[in-house]
Amino acid sequence: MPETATTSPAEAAPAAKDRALRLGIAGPVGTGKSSLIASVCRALSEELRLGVITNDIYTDEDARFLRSAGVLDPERIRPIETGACPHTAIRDDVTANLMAAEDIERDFAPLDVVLIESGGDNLTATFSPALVDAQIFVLDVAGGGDVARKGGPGIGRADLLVVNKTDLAPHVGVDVEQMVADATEAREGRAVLALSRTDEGSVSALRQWVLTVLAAHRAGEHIPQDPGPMAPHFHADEDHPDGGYVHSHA
Ligand SMILES: Nc1nc2c(ncn2[C@@H]2O[C@H](COP(=O)(O)OP(=O)(O)OP(=O)(O)O)[C@@H](O)[C@H]2O)c(=O)[nH]1
Repeated sequence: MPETATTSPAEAAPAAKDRALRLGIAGPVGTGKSSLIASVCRALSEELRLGVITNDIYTDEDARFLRSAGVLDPERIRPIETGACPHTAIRDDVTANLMAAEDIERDFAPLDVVLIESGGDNLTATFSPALVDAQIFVLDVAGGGDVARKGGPGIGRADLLVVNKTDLAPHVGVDVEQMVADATEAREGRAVLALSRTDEGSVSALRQWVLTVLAAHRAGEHIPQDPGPMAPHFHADEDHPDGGYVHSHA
């Protein structure tokens, strides 16, 4: 009998470790996702080959901001208009983002990291592991010191939680150390980084985190995590002796 060559789609596609690390950046509106991407590009564009994909509902505003910031060749920054809640593009139907990631990786091959920014959404919009290898969830101090302990899948299970704009903390009456401690507890010890674009040490810690995840990705040691369904989260309740209670869905 003649031998037939059979190549499954899994065999045909490059192993994840042989393509760029796809890093998702999610978080509520205005917490500083685009600015964080700009900081990563400034810190790493000389040593790594980077690409960026932005998701906005009806505009290409985030891509225009990053292009005008001059942090990367404008061609390496590609916008997607999701036309619906960003949740659809980053979690429920990743087709547009996957195609954009494959396109940019092919056009600028080889790339080291593709940063994918979600449109700002509430606490539930977290990336699917079908799209990204790792994800950062961004909160900011101006959203209130108690947001971190409210939980949700991004806060609970993203690879890194960033508490951003710490330079504003004194002006909005937030205790950064307490917010980081609450976040660390909500995340059962997973990584939390207090960040401000004005604090070089914190940007350098972010840079180091990206390099560490990239090294693990290349070594085939990084396993994408699914933030999955709702993590245990806090409900405020005035009648409760603790002011509320932690709740999880089966
Ligand atoms: N003080 C301070 N402001 C910051 C910092 N990072 C970002 N901002 C400001 O916060 C605002 C929102 O930042 P963006 O980076 O546009 O936030 P975003 O999360 O991408 O916003 P959306 O895409 O609209 O959800 C802008 O006015 C930024 O200049 C920071 O570290 N400190």
